[in-house]
This record gives sequence, structure tokens and C-alpha cells, in this order.
Amino acid sequence: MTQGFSFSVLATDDLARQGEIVTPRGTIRTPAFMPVGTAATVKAMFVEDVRAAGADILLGNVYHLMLRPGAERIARLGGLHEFMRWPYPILTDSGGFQVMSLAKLRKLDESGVTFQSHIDGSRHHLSPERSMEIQDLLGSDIQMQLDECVRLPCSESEAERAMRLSLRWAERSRKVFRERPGRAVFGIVQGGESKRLRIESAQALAGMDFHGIAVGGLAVGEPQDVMLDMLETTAPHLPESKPRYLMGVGAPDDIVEAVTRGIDMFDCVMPTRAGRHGLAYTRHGRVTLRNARHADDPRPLDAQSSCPAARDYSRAYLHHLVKAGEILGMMLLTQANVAYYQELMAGLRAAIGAGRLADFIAETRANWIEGES
Ligand SMILES: Nc1nc2c(CCc3ccccc3)c3nc[nH]c3cc2c(=O)[nH]1
Repeated sequence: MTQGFSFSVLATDDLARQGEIVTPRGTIRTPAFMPVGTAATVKAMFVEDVRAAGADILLGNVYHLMLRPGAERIARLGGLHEFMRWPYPILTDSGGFQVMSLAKLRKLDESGVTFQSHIDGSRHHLSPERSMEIQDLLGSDIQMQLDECVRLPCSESEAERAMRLSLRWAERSRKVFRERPGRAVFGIVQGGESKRLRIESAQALAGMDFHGIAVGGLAVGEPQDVMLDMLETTAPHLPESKPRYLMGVGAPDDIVEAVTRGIDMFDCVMPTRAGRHGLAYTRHGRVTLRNARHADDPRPLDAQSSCPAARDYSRAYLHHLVKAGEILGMMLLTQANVAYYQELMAGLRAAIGAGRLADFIAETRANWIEGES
């Protein structure tokens, strides 16, 4: 086991866990939401503001960074933390998921994925070994195995093929992971909508000495009840002593439901992407700032928020910025959304710690319904 990376469960409330992941670059309070920083930036935010919003860890992407500016270049410049001036933990995805959703002319075989860059058409090959090498060059604190995430719905045989390939890639990833103090590598459960396949995947990964295990293959357009059903099937087969990361999830309601089923880590493009499109997430529900109803509203998004973007600017001003396509509109709404997600996670952590998660969720949901606008 790599010393320097450790996860502790500090409190539980039914299946929900409140804990912390200690790394040399900082502690990650769980349940945690990890803002997506795909191209070495959380779009439209200074990293200082991401930190001020309460984030303990950011996400990076092998796919984007290997294409531009290149992993070796980032390594020469001191690694990803130095490059983007974020000294705290970074988790990087292995690239397979992004290849299948972004690249052109993809070919997948036992060796890995071959593809053409969506940026300049250049050809690349990503194997489990190369993905781990890139994540090491970036200096990633938590590295993800290369996996194959099938689109849903898909046949059981297709889900089985991809799940077994991902398990073989898990072994190869774990074998070449460069053990460094405080660095971690996570396996990823696949299996589509098949309970049998997901249980087999989870049990196999549990025996492979990973530092944490992610539940993949979800948040790919399936209904929430399917996602939750797969979580209820999978989570009991994941080691209680290791962090569980649900990839790509999700809306605030998805996160709350997944926390009650024992998930510790989340990521989603929603808060940042929605911010760029004029949509605000608040404790009172979502606010569509482009809507004319906000044109004369002097109230801020949330007077109780600790985030200046949510507390100090009128909806009328935000409406104006969004309508005018002003860059500041994207910046303020992105900051407000990231801050709200962090506030939600802080509330969940405190509620689990106090053994009052059900009450907290009831209060939270009541507020959401109150203010959709
Ligand atoms: N490797 C992998 N990634 C996934 C992502 C990207 C999460 C990500 C991590 C780091 C940066 C950006 C995105 C998914 N997003 C939605 N559903 C997802 C499923 C998978 C999956 O099964 N495997």
C-alpha cells in the first residue's frame, strides 16, 4: 500500500459515510464534490475562488491534456499542480471515456484505444500503461484505471465484453502504477445495467489492492432509478474501508440519493457548464437567469450564501449580464454554482456526522421545491 494516502470513515448514518482522505497535498472531506478542471482550468474560475468555494480536490483529464499541451510538456513545466497553480489534490480520469465521447475514428482493442484528436486530427494510442504514465507525468494524486464505458442501453453480451476488458485493463493499470508517497490508483466498476456483471466487477476489483473504487458506466443518460438501482446492487460489494467514487454524478438530487446509498466522491460538469449557460443552482432550486422575470429583481441569488457571486449581485444584474453575453455573467454564475455544490456537500457531511441525514435531506428538498424559477 502507498503510505501517505489514507481514508477514514469518521461517522455513518445508515449506509451514508462521513470521512476524510488524507494525502500529502491536503485532506479531502467526504462526501466530496470534485469540480471538473478538464483542460487544466475550472472554466471561468480562478483556482483561488474554487478553493474559497470549499473544494478540496479538482479533476483533470488525460484525454484533453495529452492532446494539448501534452503530458511531457506539463511534466517539464513542473507538473499539473504547478502548471495551473492548484497545490491541493487532483484526480485525473484515464481518458477512455473521453475518447469514446469526443475523439474521431476510434478503434478499441485489447491493447487500448486508437483515435484521432478532435483538435487537429492527429492519431494517438492510449493503453492502460500509457494512461498511467501520463497520469504520473501530470503528477496526479488519484489516478484512474483505463476502462471501457459502454453506452446505455446495450446488450448484456456487450456489457459483459466491456466489463471483462475493463477488468483486464484494471490488472494492467494496477501493475504499472508508479507507487509514490501519497499517490493512489482507483479501479472502475463496469457492467451496464446487469446486476450480475456489476457484482462480479465490484468483487474482482475489491481483490486488486486499489486505494479506492469508482462506479463507472453510469450518468450516461440512464433514468435516475436505473442509476440508483445499480448503486444499491454494487455498493455492498465495495470495501467499506475504501473511498467509493460515482463518476459523472450529478444533479444535486442525484448526489443526495447516492450519498444515502454509501457513495463518498462525486464529479459533474453541471455546476460549471450550467453557469456558462445562465443557469444558477441555489438552495431554493434552480434559477434561469435568462428569463425576463428576473429583469427587475433586486434580490441576490441567495442572501445567506458565503459566496459573493450568490450573495452580492442582484438577479437583475445577472440577468443583464447573461442577456448581454458578458463574460462576467459566466464567471459569477459558475462561482455561485460551484459554491452551492460545496455548501450542499458540507451540509451532507455535517448531517451524517450528527446522525440527522434524513432530516437534512427533507429540509433541503423542501427548499428546492420552494424556489424553482
Ligand atoms: N473513466 C470513466 N470516466 C467516466 C466519466 C468521466 C468522469 C470524469 C472524470 C474526470 C474528469 C472529467 C470527467 C463519466 N462521466 C459521466 N459518466 C461517466 C462514466 C465514466 C466511466 O465509466 N469511466
